[in-house]
Amino acid sequence: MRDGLMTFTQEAMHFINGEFTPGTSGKTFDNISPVTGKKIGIVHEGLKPEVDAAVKAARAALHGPWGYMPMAERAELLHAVADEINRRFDDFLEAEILDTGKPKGLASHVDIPRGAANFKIFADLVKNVPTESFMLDTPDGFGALNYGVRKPKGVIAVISPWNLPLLLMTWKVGPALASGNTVVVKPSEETPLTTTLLGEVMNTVGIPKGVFNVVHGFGPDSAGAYLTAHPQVDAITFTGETRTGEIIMQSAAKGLRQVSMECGGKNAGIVFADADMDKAIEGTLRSAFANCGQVCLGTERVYVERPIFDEFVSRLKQGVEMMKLGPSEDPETSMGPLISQEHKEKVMSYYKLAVEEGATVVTGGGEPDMPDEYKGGAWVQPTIFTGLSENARCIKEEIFGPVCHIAPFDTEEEAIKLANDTEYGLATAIWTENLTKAHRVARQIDVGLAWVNSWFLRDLRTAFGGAKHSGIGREGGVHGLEFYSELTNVCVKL
Ligand SMILES: NC(=O)c1ccc[n+]([C@@H]2O[C@H](COP(=O)([O-])OP(=O)(O)OC[C@H]3O[C@@H](n4cnc5c(N)ncnc54)[C@H](O)[C@@H]3O)[C@@H](O)[C@H]2O)c1
Ligand SMILES: O=C/C=C/C=C(\O)C(=O)O
Repeated sequence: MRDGLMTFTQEAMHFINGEFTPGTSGKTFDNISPVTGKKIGIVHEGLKPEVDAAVKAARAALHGPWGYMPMAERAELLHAVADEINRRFDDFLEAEILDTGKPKGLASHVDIPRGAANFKIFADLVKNVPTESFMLDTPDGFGALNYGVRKPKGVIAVISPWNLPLLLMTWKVGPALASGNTVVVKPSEETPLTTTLLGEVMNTVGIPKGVFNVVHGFGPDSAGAYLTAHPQVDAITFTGETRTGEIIMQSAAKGLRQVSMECGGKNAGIVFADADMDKAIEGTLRSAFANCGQVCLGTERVYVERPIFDEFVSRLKQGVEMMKLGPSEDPETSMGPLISQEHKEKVMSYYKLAVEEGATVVTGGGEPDMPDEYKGGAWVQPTIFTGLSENARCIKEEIFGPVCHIAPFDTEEEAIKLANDTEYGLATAIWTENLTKAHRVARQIDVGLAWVNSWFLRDLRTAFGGAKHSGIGREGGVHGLEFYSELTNVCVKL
Protein backbone atom coordinates (compact mmCIF):
# COMPACT_ATOMS: atom_id res chain seq x y z
CA MET A 1 0.00 0.00 0.00
CA ARG A 2 1.30 3.46 -0.91
CA ASP A 3 2.52 5.23 2.24
CA GLY A 4 0.15 8.15 1.80
CA LEU A 5 -2.77 5.75 1.50
CA MET A 6 -1.77 4.05 4.76
CA THR A 7 -1.95 7.41 6.59
CA PHE A 8 -5.11 8.31 4.79
CA THR A 9 -6.88 5.07 5.72
CA GLN A 10 -5.86 5.51 9.33
CA GLU A 11 -7.53 8.93 9.53
CA ALA A 12 -10.41 9.74 7.16
CA MET A 13 -10.97 13.47 7.08
CA HIS A 14 -13.63 15.64 5.51
CA PHE A 15 -12.85 17.18 2.12
CA ILE A 16 -14.19 20.74 2.01
CA ASN A 17 -13.36 23.47 -0.50
CA GLY A 18 -10.47 21.47 -1.91
CA GLU A 19 -8.84 20.73 1.46
CA PHE A 20 -8.79 17.79 3.85
CA THR A 21 -9.83 18.87 7.31
CA PRO A 22 -10.64 17.17 10.64
CA GLY A 23 -13.37 19.76 11.16
CA THR A 24 -14.15 21.36 14.49
CA SER A 25 -16.46 18.86 16.20
CA GLY A 26 -13.54 17.03 17.82
CA LYS A 27 -15.67 13.90 17.45
CA THR A 28 -14.37 10.81 15.70
CA PHE A 29 -15.56 7.24 15.31
CA ASP A 30 -13.68 4.02 14.65
CA ASN A 31 -13.50 2.42 11.22
CA ILE A 32 -13.76 -1.33 11.89
CA SER A 33 -12.65 -4.11 9.53
CA PRO A 34 -15.59 -6.40 8.66
CA VAL A 35 -13.02 -9.20 8.12
CA THR A 36 -11.35 -9.17 11.53
CA GLY A 37 -13.45 -6.86 13.68
CA LYS A 38 -10.26 -4.90 14.38
CA LYS A 39 -9.91 -1.11 14.14
CA ILE A 40 -8.58 0.12 10.77
CA GLY A 41 -8.46 3.78 11.74
CA ILE A 42 -10.61 6.71 12.77
CA VAL A 43 -13.11 8.86 10.90
CA HIS A 44 -13.85 12.48 11.77
CA GLU A 45 -17.55 13.12 12.40
CA GLY A 46 -18.99 16.20 10.74
CA LEU A 47 -21.75 18.16 12.40
CA LYS A 48 -23.56 21.37 11.44
CA PRO A 49 -20.41 23.58 11.11
CA GLU A 50 -18.77 21.13 8.67
CA VAL A 51 -21.96 20.80 6.65
CA ASP A 52 -22.37 24.60 6.58
CA ALA A 53 -18.78 25.03 5.36
CA ALA A 54 -19.20 22.36 2.67
CA VAL A 55 -22.51 23.74 1.37
CA LYS A 56 -21.06 27.26 1.38
CA ALA A 57 -18.04 26.07 -0.65
CA ALA A 58 -20.32 24.22 -3.06
CA ARG A 59 -22.48 27.26 -3.61
CA ALA A 60 -19.48 29.52 -4.11
CA ALA A 61 -18.07 27.11 -6.69
CA LEU A 62 -21.28 27.42 -8.73
CA HIS A 63 -20.47 31.09 -9.19
CA GLY A 64 -16.77 30.50 -9.81
CA PRO A 65 -14.80 28.82 -12.63
CA TRP A 66 -17.05 25.74 -12.55
CA GLY A 67 -20.18 27.79 -13.04
CA TYR A 68 -19.03 29.39 -16.27
CA MET A 69 -16.92 26.50 -17.60
CA PRO A 70 -17.96 25.43 -21.13
CA MET A 71 -19.65 22.00 -21.13
CA ALA A 72 -16.95 20.45 -23.35
CA GLU A 73 -14.26 21.51 -20.86
CA ARG A 74 -16.31 20.19 -17.97
CA ALA A 75 -16.71 16.86 -19.78
CA GLU A 76 -12.98 16.69 -20.45
CA LEU A 77 -12.24 17.23 -16.75
CA LEU A 78 -14.65 14.41 -15.84
CA HIS A 79 -12.91 12.09 -18.28
CA ALA A 80 -9.67 13.09 -16.53
CA VAL A 81 -11.27 12.13 -13.18
CA ALA A 82 -12.08 8.70 -14.61
CA ASP A 83 -8.54 8.34 -15.97
CA GLU A 84 -7.07 9.27 -12.58
CA ILE A 85 -9.29 6.72 -10.81
CA ASN A 86 -7.93 4.13 -13.24
CA ARG A 87 -4.36 5.33 -12.71
CA ARG A 88 -4.85 4.90 -8.95
CA PHE A 89 -6.83 1.69 -9.40
CA ASP A 90 -4.81 -0.17 -6.76
CA ASP A 91 -5.30 2.57 -4.16
CA PHE A 92 -9.08 2.57 -4.69
CA LEU A 93 -9.10 -1.22 -4.66
CA GLU A 94 -7.13 -1.32 -1.40
CA ALA A 95 -9.36 1.27 0.24
CA GLU A 96 -12.61 -0.40 -0.89
CA ILE A 97 -11.66 -3.87 0.32
CA LEU A 98 -10.35 -2.44 3.60
CA ASP A 99 -13.75 -0.87 4.22
CA THR A 100 -15.97 -3.70 2.98
CA GLY A 101 -14.00 -6.96 3.14
CA LYS A 102 -15.42 -7.89 -0.27
CA PRO A 103 -13.41 -10.26 -2.48
CA LYS A 104 -10.65 -8.47 -4.42
CA GLY A 105 -11.93 -10.08 -7.62
CA LEU A 106 -15.38 -8.57 -7.13
CA ALA A 107 -14.09 -5.08 -6.28
CA SER A 108 -11.61 -5.10 -9.16
CA HIS A 109 -14.18 -6.26 -11.72
CA VAL A 110 -17.21 -4.30 -10.50
CA ASP A 111 -16.75 -1.58 -7.90
CA ILE A 112 -13.61 0.22 -9.06
CA PRO A 113 -14.14 0.03 -12.86
CA ARG A 114 -17.65 1.42 -12.39
CA GLY A 115 -16.19 4.25 -10.32
CA ALA A 116 -14.42 5.43 -13.48
CA ALA A 117 -17.20 4.46 -15.92
CA ASN A 118 -19.76 6.50 -13.98
CA PHE A 119 -17.86 9.67 -14.84
CA LYS A 120 -17.13 8.77 -18.47
CA ILE A 121 -20.70 7.84 -19.39
CA PHE A 122 -22.20 11.12 -18.17
CA ALA A 123 -19.38 13.27 -19.51
CA ASP A 124 -20.26 11.83 -22.94
CA LEU A 125 -24.06 11.89 -22.50
CA VAL A 126 -24.18 15.54 -21.45
CA LYS A 127 -22.50 16.51 -24.73
CA ASN A 128 -24.67 14.31 -26.93
CA VAL A 129 -28.16 14.12 -25.46
CA PRO A 130 -30.38 16.78 -27.06
CA THR A 131 -33.09 18.75 -25.32
CA GLU A 132 -36.31 19.53 -27.20
CA SER A 133 -37.57 22.11 -29.67
CA PHE A 134 -41.01 22.88 -31.16
CA MET A 135 -42.19 25.29 -33.86
CA LEU A 136 -45.51 26.86 -32.90
CA ASP A 137 -47.91 28.11 -35.58
CA THR A 138 -49.21 31.60 -34.79
CA PRO A 139 -52.13 33.57 -36.32
CA ASP A 140 -49.76 36.02 -38.02
CA GLY A 141 -48.16 33.10 -39.87
CA PHE A 142 -44.63 33.78 -38.68
CA GLY A 143 -44.73 31.22 -35.85
CA ALA A 144 -42.72 30.92 -32.69
CA LEU A 145 -39.67 28.77 -31.84
CA ASN A 146 -39.62 26.86 -28.56
CA TYR A 147 -36.45 25.23 -27.32
CA GLY A 148 -35.35 23.62 -24.04
CA VAL A 149 -32.23 24.68 -22.17
CA ARG A 150 -30.76 22.43 -19.43
CA LYS A 151 -29.19 24.29 -16.53
CA PRO A 152 -27.62 22.90 -13.32
CA LYS A 153 -29.95 22.54 -10.33
CA GLY A 154 -27.31 23.92 -7.97
CA VAL A 155 -25.90 22.28 -4.81
CA ILE A 156 -26.75 18.57 -4.64
CA ALA A 157 -26.69 16.56 -1.40
CA VAL A 158 -25.46 13.01 -2.10
CA ILE A 159 -26.19 10.40 0.58
CA SER A 160 -24.71 7.00 -0.26
CA PRO A 161 -24.79 3.47 1.26
CA TRP A 162 -22.09 1.01 2.29
CA ASN A 163 -22.67 -1.96 -0.02
CA LEU A 164 -21.09 -0.62 -3.21
CA PRO A 165 -19.52 2.55 -1.81
CA LEU A 166 -17.52 3.93 -4.78
CA LEU A 167 -19.93 2.65 -7.44
CA LEU A 168 -23.07 4.09 -5.87
CA MET A 169 -21.54 7.40 -4.85
CA THR A 170 -20.04 8.06 -8.32
CA TRP A 171 -23.33 6.91 -9.93
CA LYS A 172 -24.67 10.14 -8.44
CA VAL A 173 -21.64 12.46 -8.48
CA GLY A 174 -20.93 11.67 -12.17
CA PRO A 175 -24.21 12.99 -13.60
CA ALA A 176 -24.45 15.74 -10.99
CA LEU A 177 -21.08 17.24 -12.00
CA ALA A 178 -21.62 16.53 -15.71
CA SER A 179 -24.77 18.66 -15.48
CA GLY A 180 -22.79 21.53 -13.95
CA ASN A 181 -23.85 21.12 -10.33
CA THR A 182 -21.66 21.01 -7.24
CA VAL A 183 -22.00 18.31 -4.58
CA VAL A 184 -21.70 17.63 -0.88
CA VAL A 185 -21.34 13.89 -0.32
CA LYS A 186 -22.11 12.11 2.93
CA PRO A 187 -20.84 8.56 2.50
CA SER A 188 -21.95 5.76 4.79
CA GLU A 189 -20.26 5.77 8.19
CA GLU A 190 -19.35 2.14 7.46
CA THR A 191 -17.33 2.93 4.32
CA PRO A 192 -15.59 6.33 4.32
CA LEU A 193 -12.39 5.56 2.43
CA THR A 194 -12.99 5.58 -1.33
CA THR A 195 -15.20 8.66 -1.20
CA THR A 196 -12.46 10.48 0.70
CA LEU A 197 -9.81 9.25 -1.72
CA LEU A 198 -11.85 10.73 -4.56
CA GLY A 199 -11.09 14.14 -3.06
CA GLU A 200 -7.40 13.59 -3.82
CA VAL A 201 -8.34 12.75 -7.41
CA MET A 202 -10.41 15.93 -7.77
CA ASN A 203 -7.43 18.04 -6.70
CA THR A 204 -4.98 16.13 -8.90
CA VAL A 205 -7.19 16.58 -11.95
CA GLY A 206 -7.91 20.24 -11.27
CA ILE A 207 -11.62 20.16 -10.52
CA PRO A 208 -12.13 23.63 -9.00
CA LYS A 209 -12.28 23.69 -5.22
CA GLY A 210 -15.76 23.50 -3.73
CA VAL A 211 -17.20 21.46 -6.63
CA PHE A 212 -16.79 18.14 -4.78
CA ASN A 213 -17.06 18.08 -0.99
CA VAL A 214 -17.19 15.21 1.52
CA VAL A 215 -18.49 15.38 5.08
CA HIS A 216 -18.37 12.21 7.17
CA GLY A 217 -20.80 11.24 9.87
CA PHE A 218 -24.00 9.42 10.64
CA GLY A 219 -27.62 10.10 9.81
CA PRO A 220 -29.71 11.43 12.71
CA ASP A 221 -28.18 14.34 14.68
CA SER A 222 -25.11 14.16 12.48
CA ALA A 223 -23.84 15.14 9.04
CA GLY A 224 -26.58 13.27 7.15
CA ALA A 225 -29.52 14.96 8.81
CA TYR A 226 -27.85 18.39 8.81
CA LEU A 227 -27.10 18.06 5.10
CA THR A 228 -30.58 17.02 4.00
CA ALA A 229 -32.13 19.79 6.11
CA HIS A 230 -29.74 22.49 4.87
CA PRO A 231 -31.72 25.32 3.20
CA GLN A 232 -28.93 25.96 0.66
CA VAL A 233 -29.16 22.39 -0.69
CA ASP A 234 -31.15 22.44 -3.94
CA ALA A 235 -31.81 18.69 -4.38
CA ILE A 236 -31.09 15.42 -2.59
CA THR A 237 -30.09 12.10 -4.11
CA PHE A 238 -30.22 9.15 -1.72
CA THR A 239 -29.51 5.45 -1.83
CA GLY A 240 -30.29 3.37 1.19
CA GLU A 241 -33.07 1.80 3.20
CA THR A 242 -36.65 2.71 2.41
CA ARG A 243 -37.33 3.88 5.96
CA THR A 244 -34.33 6.24 5.75
CA GLY A 245 -35.63 7.52 2.45
CA GLU A 246 -38.95 8.35 4.10
CA ILE A 247 -37.16 10.40 6.76
CA ILE A 248 -35.06 12.24 4.20
CA MET A 249 -38.14 13.02 2.08
CA GLN A 250 -39.74 14.71 5.08
CA SER A 251 -36.64 16.86 5.38
CA ALA A 252 -36.63 17.63 1.66
CA ALA A 253 -40.24 18.77 1.75
CA LYS A 254 -39.18 22.02 3.47
CA GLY A 255 -38.17 24.26 0.61
CA LEU A 256 -39.64 21.82 -1.93
CA ARG A 257 -36.31 20.12 -2.73
CA GLN A 258 -36.51 17.39 -5.36
CA VAL A 259 -35.38 13.91 -4.31
CA SER A 260 -34.01 10.91 -6.13
CA MET A 261 -34.57 7.77 -4.04
CA GLU A 262 -32.96 4.35 -4.63
CA CYS A 263 -34.19 2.18 -1.76
CA GLY A 264 -34.74 -1.39 -0.60
CA GLY A 265 -35.95 -4.46 -2.42
CA LYS A 266 -37.22 -8.02 -1.93
CA ASN A 267 -36.59 -9.16 -5.44
CA ALA A 268 -37.92 -12.35 -7.01
CA GLY A 269 -36.12 -14.71 -9.32
CA ILE A 270 -38.46 -16.77 -11.56
CA VAL A 271 -37.08 -20.00 -13.00
CA PHE A 272 -39.28 -21.74 -15.57
CA ALA A 273 -38.97 -25.43 -16.35
CA ASP A 274 -37.70 -24.53 -19.83
CA ALA A 275 -34.80 -22.49 -18.41
CA ASP A 276 -31.20 -23.28 -19.24
CA MET A 277 -30.47 -24.82 -15.83
CA ASP A 278 -26.73 -24.06 -15.89
CA LYS A 279 -27.41 -20.38 -16.62
CA ALA A 280 -30.17 -20.20 -14.00
CA ILE A 281 -27.99 -21.76 -11.31
CA GLU A 282 -24.98 -19.57 -12.13
CA GLY A 283 -27.15 -16.47 -12.28
CA THR A 284 -28.98 -17.24 -9.03
CA LEU A 285 -25.76 -17.99 -7.18
CA ARG A 286 -24.60 -14.48 -8.14
CA SER A 287 -27.92 -12.73 -7.58
CA ALA A 288 -28.42 -14.23 -4.12
CA PHE A 289 -24.86 -14.43 -2.81
CA ALA A 290 -22.61 -11.91 -4.61
CA ASN A 291 -21.19 -9.25 -2.28
CA CYS A 292 -22.34 -11.46 0.62
CA GLY A 293 -25.92 -10.90 -0.53
CA GLN A 294 -25.57 -7.17 0.08
CA VAL A 295 -26.88 -6.02 -3.28
CA CYS A 296 -30.23 -4.20 -3.51
CA LEU A 297 -30.92 -6.02 -6.81
CA GLY A 298 -30.31 -9.45 -5.32
CA THR A 299 -32.95 -12.19 -5.41
CA GLU A 300 -33.90 -13.16 -1.85
CA ARG A 301 -37.00 -14.95 -3.21
CA VAL A 302 -36.63 -17.60 -5.92
CA TYR A 303 -39.71 -19.19 -7.51
CA VAL A 304 -39.03 -22.39 -9.49
CA GLU A 305 -41.49 -24.23 -11.72
CA ARG A 306 -42.39 -27.47 -9.94
CA PRO A 307 -41.00 -30.04 -12.44
CA ILE A 308 -37.45 -28.78 -11.90
CA PHE A 309 -37.81 -27.64 -8.26
CA ASP A 310 -35.95 -30.52 -6.60
CA GLU A 311 -33.11 -30.47 -9.14
CA PHE A 312 -32.78 -26.68 -8.84
CA VAL A 313 -32.65 -26.76 -5.01
CA SER A 314 -30.10 -29.55 -5.05
CA ARG A 315 -27.84 -27.82 -7.59
CA LEU A 316 -28.06 -24.42 -5.88
CA LYS A 317 -27.18 -26.13 -2.58
CA GLN A 318 -24.19 -27.72 -4.28
CA GLY A 319 -23.04 -24.32 -5.59
CA VAL A 320 -23.44 -22.64 -2.21
CA GLU A 321 -21.53 -25.38 -0.41
CA MET A 322 -18.62 -24.92 -2.83
CA MET A 323 -18.28 -21.25 -1.82
CA LYS A 324 -15.13 -20.29 0.06
CA LEU A 325 -15.47 -17.65 2.75
CA GLY A 326 -12.25 -15.76 3.32
CA PRO A 327 -10.28 -12.51 3.21
CA SER A 328 -10.38 -10.17 0.21
CA GLU A 329 -6.82 -10.85 -0.92
CA ASP A 330 -7.22 -14.65 -1.18
CA PRO A 331 -7.93 -15.38 -4.87
CA GLU A 332 -9.86 -18.48 -3.74
CA THR A 333 -12.32 -16.33 -1.76
CA SER A 334 -15.81 -16.35 -3.29
CA MET A 335 -17.56 -14.57 -0.44
CA GLY A 336 -16.48 -12.11 2.22
CA PRO A 337 -18.19 -11.01 5.45
CA LEU A 338 -21.19 -8.78 5.98
CA ILE A 339 -20.37 -5.10 6.51
CA SER A 340 -20.58 -4.99 10.30
CA GLN A 341 -21.40 -6.86 13.51
CA GLU A 342 -24.63 -4.86 13.69
CA HIS A 343 -25.67 -6.05 10.23
CA LYS A 344 -24.58 -9.60 11.10
CA GLU A 345 -26.90 -9.53 14.12
CA LYS A 346 -29.74 -8.41 11.82
CA VAL A 347 -29.09 -11.20 9.30
CA MET A 348 -28.65 -13.83 12.02
CA SER A 349 -31.94 -12.72 13.59
CA TYR A 350 -33.65 -13.48 10.28
CA TYR A 351 -31.92 -16.87 10.08
CA LYS A 352 -33.40 -17.65 13.50
CA LEU A 353 -36.79 -16.19 12.57
CA ALA A 354 -36.98 -18.26 9.39
CA VAL A 355 -36.69 -21.49 11.38
CA GLU A 356 -39.28 -20.22 13.88
CA GLU A 357 -41.56 -19.45 10.93
CA GLY A 358 -41.22 -23.06 9.75
CA ALA A 359 -38.44 -22.91 7.19
CA THR A 360 -36.44 -25.95 6.15
CA VAL A 361 -32.71 -25.15 6.22
CA VAL A 362 -31.35 -26.58 2.97
CA THR A 363 -27.86 -25.32 3.78
CA GLY A 364 -26.24 -22.77 6.10
CA GLY A 365 -28.38 -20.88 8.60
CA GLY A 366 -25.58 -20.15 11.05
CA GLU A 367 -22.06 -18.84 11.49
CA PRO A 368 -19.08 -20.40 9.67
CA ASP A 369 -16.11 -21.72 11.60
CA MET A 370 -13.47 -19.16 10.58
CA PRO A 371 -9.73 -19.22 11.39
CA ASP A 372 -8.85 -17.44 14.65
CA GLU A 373 -7.57 -14.27 12.94
CA TYR A 374 -11.02 -13.71 11.39
CA LYS A 375 -13.20 -14.76 14.32
CA GLY A 376 -13.97 -11.10 15.13
CA GLY A 377 -15.35 -10.51 11.61
CA ALA A 378 -19.01 -10.31 10.53
CA TRP A 379 -19.14 -13.78 8.99
CA VAL A 380 -22.34 -15.72 8.30
CA GLN A 381 -23.00 -18.87 6.31
CA PRO A 382 -24.56 -18.53 2.85
CA THR A 383 -28.02 -19.97 3.36
CA ILE A 384 -30.91 -21.50 1.45
CA PHE A 385 -34.37 -21.91 2.96
CA THR A 386 -37.48 -23.63 1.61
CA GLY A 387 -40.93 -24.34 3.04
CA LEU A 388 -41.98 -20.88 4.23
CA SER A 389 -45.46 -19.50 3.67
CA GLU A 390 -45.73 -16.40 1.50
CA ASN A 391 -46.90 -14.47 4.58
CA ALA A 392 -43.71 -15.16 6.54
CA ARG A 393 -41.71 -12.08 7.57
CA CYS A 394 -38.63 -13.60 5.92
CA ILE A 395 -40.55 -13.52 2.63
CA LYS A 396 -41.83 -9.97 3.08
CA GLU A 397 -38.88 -8.16 4.66
CA GLU A 398 -35.52 -7.32 3.10
CA ILE A 399 -32.72 -9.25 4.86
CA PHE A 400 -29.81 -7.96 2.76
CA GLY A 401 -27.57 -10.97 3.37
CA PRO A 402 -26.36 -14.17 1.65
CA VAL A 403 -29.69 -15.95 1.81
CA CYS A 404 -32.55 -16.91 -0.44
CA HIS A 405 -35.82 -18.81 -0.09
CA ILE A 406 -36.89 -21.16 -2.89
CA ALA A 407 -40.55 -22.01 -3.49
CA PRO A 408 -42.28 -23.95 -6.30
CA PHE A 409 -44.96 -22.65 -8.67
CA ASP A 410 -47.20 -24.39 -11.22
CA THR A 411 -48.37 -21.73 -13.68
CA GLU A 412 -47.02 -18.53 -15.26
CA GLU A 413 -49.88 -16.54 -13.73
CA GLU A 414 -49.02 -17.90 -10.28
CA ALA A 415 -45.35 -16.98 -10.70
CA ILE A 416 -46.24 -13.41 -11.67
CA LYS A 417 -48.63 -13.10 -8.71
CA LEU A 418 -46.02 -14.44 -6.28
CA ALA A 419 -43.30 -12.12 -7.61
CA ASN A 420 -45.55 -9.06 -7.36
CA ASP A 421 -46.82 -9.85 -3.85
CA THR A 422 -44.41 -7.43 -2.14
CA GLU A 423 -44.34 -3.76 -1.13
CA TYR A 424 -41.08 -3.38 -3.00
CA GLY A 425 -40.60 -3.06 -6.76
CA LEU A 426 -36.91 -2.95 -7.63
CA ALA A 427 -35.74 -5.89 -9.75
CA THR A 428 -36.47 -9.36 -11.05
CA ALA A 429 -34.51 -12.06 -12.89
CA ILE A 430 -36.46 -14.36 -15.24
CA TRP A 431 -34.95 -17.60 -16.54
CA THR A 432 -36.55 -19.24 -19.59
CA GLU A 433 -35.42 -20.18 -23.09
CA ASN A 434 -38.87 -19.22 -24.43
CA LEU A 435 -38.29 -15.58 -25.23
CA THR A 436 -41.92 -14.87 -26.13
CA LYS A 437 -42.79 -15.91 -22.58
CA ALA A 438 -39.85 -13.89 -21.25
CA HIS A 439 -41.09 -10.67 -22.85
CA ARG A 440 -44.66 -11.37 -21.72
CA VAL A 441 -43.70 -12.06 -18.11
CA ALA A 442 -41.04 -9.33 -17.76
CA ARG A 443 -43.40 -6.47 -18.38
CA GLN A 444 -45.97 -7.86 -15.91
CA ILE A 445 -43.58 -7.78 -12.97
CA ASP A 446 -44.01 -4.48 -11.07
CA VAL A 447 -40.34 -3.52 -10.91
CA GLY A 448 -37.95 -0.94 -12.33
CA LEU A 449 -35.48 -3.52 -13.62
CA ALA A 450 -36.23 -6.88 -15.25
CA TRP A 451 -33.39 -9.12 -16.37
CA VAL A 452 -34.00 -12.11 -18.64
CA ASN A 453 -31.43 -14.95 -18.60
CA SER A 454 -29.04 -12.56 -16.90
CA TRP A 455 -28.58 -10.52 -13.74
CA PHE A 456 -26.79 -7.24 -13.03
CA LEU A 457 -25.93 -6.88 -16.70
CA ARG A 458 -25.66 -3.12 -16.87
CA ASP A 459 -25.97 -0.66 -19.75
CA LEU A 460 -25.40 2.71 -18.08
CA ARG A 461 -27.54 4.49 -20.69
CA THR A 462 -30.68 2.72 -19.44
CA ALA A 463 -33.15 3.74 -16.75
CA PHE A 464 -32.21 2.45 -13.30
CA GLY A 465 -34.49 2.60 -10.27
CA GLY A 466 -37.35 1.11 -8.33
CA ALA A 467 -41.12 1.24 -8.15
CA LYS A 468 -43.36 1.16 -5.07
CA HIS A 469 -41.29 1.19 -1.84
CA SER A 470 -38.03 0.68 -3.78
CA GLY A 471 -37.61 4.26 -4.79
CA ILE A 472 -38.58 7.41 -6.61
CA GLY A 473 -37.27 8.40 -10.01
CA ARG A 474 -34.70 6.86 -12.30
CA GLU A 475 -30.92 7.20 -12.48
CA GLY A 476 -28.87 6.31 -15.55
CA GLY A 477 -28.68 7.68 -19.08
CA VAL A 478 -30.73 10.75 -19.87
CA HIS A 479 -32.76 10.10 -16.68
CA GLY A 480 -29.69 11.02 -14.64
CA LEU A 481 -29.29 14.25 -16.57
CA GLU A 482 -32.97 15.14 -16.15
CA PHE A 483 -32.83 14.83 -12.36
CA TYR A 484 -29.67 16.93 -12.08
CA SER A 485 -30.89 19.73 -14.39
CA GLU A 486 -33.49 22.44 -14.43
CA LEU A 487 -35.10 22.64 -17.88
CA THR A 488 -36.07 26.08 -19.14
CA ASN A 489 -38.34 26.38 -22.20
CA VAL A 490 -37.51 29.47 -24.25
CA CYS A 491 -40.25 30.66 -26.65
CA VAL A 492 -39.13 33.11 -29.36
CA LYS A 493 -41.79 34.91 -31.49
CA LEU A 494 -40.51 34.98 -35.07
N1 LIG B 1 -32.08 0.82 -4.87
C1 LIG B 1 -30.76 0.86 -4.92
O1 LIG B 1 -30.15 1.20 -5.96
C2 LIG B 1 -29.97 0.51 -3.70
C3 LIG B 1 -28.59 0.36 -3.84
C4 LIG B 1 -27.85 0.00 -2.70
C5 LIG B 1 -28.46 -0.18 -1.46
N2 LIG B 1 -29.79 -0.01 -1.36
C6 LIG B 1 -30.46 -0.21 -0.07
O2 LIG B 1 -29.67 0.40 0.97
C7 LIG B 1 -29.80 -0.37 2.17
C8 LIG B 1 -28.42 -0.71 2.70
O3 LIG B 1 -27.66 0.49 2.80
P1 LIG B 1 -27.51 1.26 4.19
O4 LIG B 1 -27.61 0.31 5.33
O5 LIG B 1 -26.32 2.15 4.08
O6 LIG B 1 -28.83 2.17 4.20
P2 LIG B 1 -29.17 3.28 5.31
O7 LIG B 1 -30.48 3.83 4.91
O8 LIG B 1 -28.98 2.76 6.67
O9 LIG B 1 -28.03 4.42 5.10
C9 LIG B 1 -27.80 4.97 3.83
C10 LIG B 1 -27.14 6.34 4.01
O10 LIG B 1 -28.08 7.20 4.62
C11 LIG B 1 -27.49 7.85 5.74
N3 LIG B 1 -28.55 8.19 6.67
C12 LIG B 1 -29.12 7.38 7.59
N4 LIG B 1 -30.10 8.06 8.25
C13 LIG B 1 -30.14 9.32 7.72
C14 LIG B 1 -30.89 10.49 7.98
N5 LIG B 1 -31.83 10.53 8.92
N6 LIG B 1 -30.64 11.63 7.25
C15 LIG B 1 -29.68 11.61 6.29
N7 LIG B 1 -28.91 10.54 6.00
C16 LIG B 1 -29.15 9.41 6.71
C17 LIG B 1 -26.49 6.84 6.25
O11 LIG B 1 -25.52 7.45 7.06
C18 LIG B 1 -25.92 6.31 4.94
O12 LIG B 1 -24.94 7.21 4.44
C19 LIG B 1 -30.59 -1.62 1.78
O13 LIG B 1 -31.95 -1.42 2.12
C20 LIG B 1 -30.47 -1.68 0.27
O14 LIG B 1 -31.55 -2.32 -0.36
C21 LIG B 1 -30.58 0.32 -2.45
O1 LIG C 1 -27.00 -2.64 -4.40
C1 LIG C 1 -27.50 -2.06 -5.38
C2 LIG C 1 -26.84 -1.92 -6.63
C3 LIG C 1 -27.05 -0.84 -7.41
C4 LIG C 1 -26.39 -0.78 -8.67
C5 LIG C 1 -26.43 0.34 -9.45
O2 LIG C 1 -27.00 1.48 -9.05
C6 LIG C 1 -25.81 0.36 -10.78
O3 LIG C 1 -25.33 -0.71 -11.27
O4 LIG C 1 -25.79 1.44 -11.39
